[in-house]
Amino acid sequence: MTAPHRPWKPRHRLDGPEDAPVVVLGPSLGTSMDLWLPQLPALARSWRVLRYDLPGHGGAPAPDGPLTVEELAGGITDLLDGLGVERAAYAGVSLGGAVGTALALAAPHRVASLVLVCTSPRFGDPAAWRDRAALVRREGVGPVAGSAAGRWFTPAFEDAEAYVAMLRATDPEGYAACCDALAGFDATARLGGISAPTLVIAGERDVPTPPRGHADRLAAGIPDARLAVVEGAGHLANAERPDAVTREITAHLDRTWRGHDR
Ligand SMILES: O=C(O)CCC(=O)CC(=O)O
Repeated sequence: MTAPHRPWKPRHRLDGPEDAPVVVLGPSLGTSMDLWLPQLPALARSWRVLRYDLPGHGGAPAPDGPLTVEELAGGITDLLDGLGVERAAYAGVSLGGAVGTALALAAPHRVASLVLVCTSPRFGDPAAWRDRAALVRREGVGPVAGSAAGRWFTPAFEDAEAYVAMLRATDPEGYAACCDALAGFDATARLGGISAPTLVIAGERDVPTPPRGHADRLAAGIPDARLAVVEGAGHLANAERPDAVTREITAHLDRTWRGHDR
């Protein structure tokens, strides 16, 4: 049975000059919009930065059941409509990147430029995500939070706990519903339909979505996409190697989205 479509109203925050072109930033499973704090000062100098929280994440209300990535992308379209934004750039980490992929496919005219960070057209075995959703619905986020640092970062990263704290604060139903969304997501055969100029950023040492089999598939499937592999970065590459990721994103946005076609 497919889940009924439920309108989803993302909790959001705007920073940067009011009249600047808009850049939407999507967070990953188990993190809040604060995942993007390392990039915020640089981006908010030139762009109107629109960050959002996934359902049940960052204190946002939890959903009342499973979600799809397409439903999450629909919420971003509604959010842009509500703010009167016709066209925006979009950058997202992992699940946030999948939302950007779905948005670029469903509403190509809304996405001026796309940055996909440590993400994938398909996040591995759907059964593993369904199992994780069931575990969290049964036992809460504790078991997945306990092992998150090892999945998200290399052992050398010293600030892991600040990010794991976001997961510990996540509502279990919100986390589980986002696992359901990852389980059901497979854009592999549709990547050729993305028309936005796309930068794919991979973490060299990303464990959940390694460059091979994930970022390389995005870059091969999306017309004219460019792949940048960030050395020494794990899954949350924008947190672990903030300067390198900020440089890549701002260079791509500078080249592709100054708002001239707003
Ligand atoms: O927490 C993990 O195991 C990684 C989850 C994942 O790949 C999706 C995401 O980070 O949004």
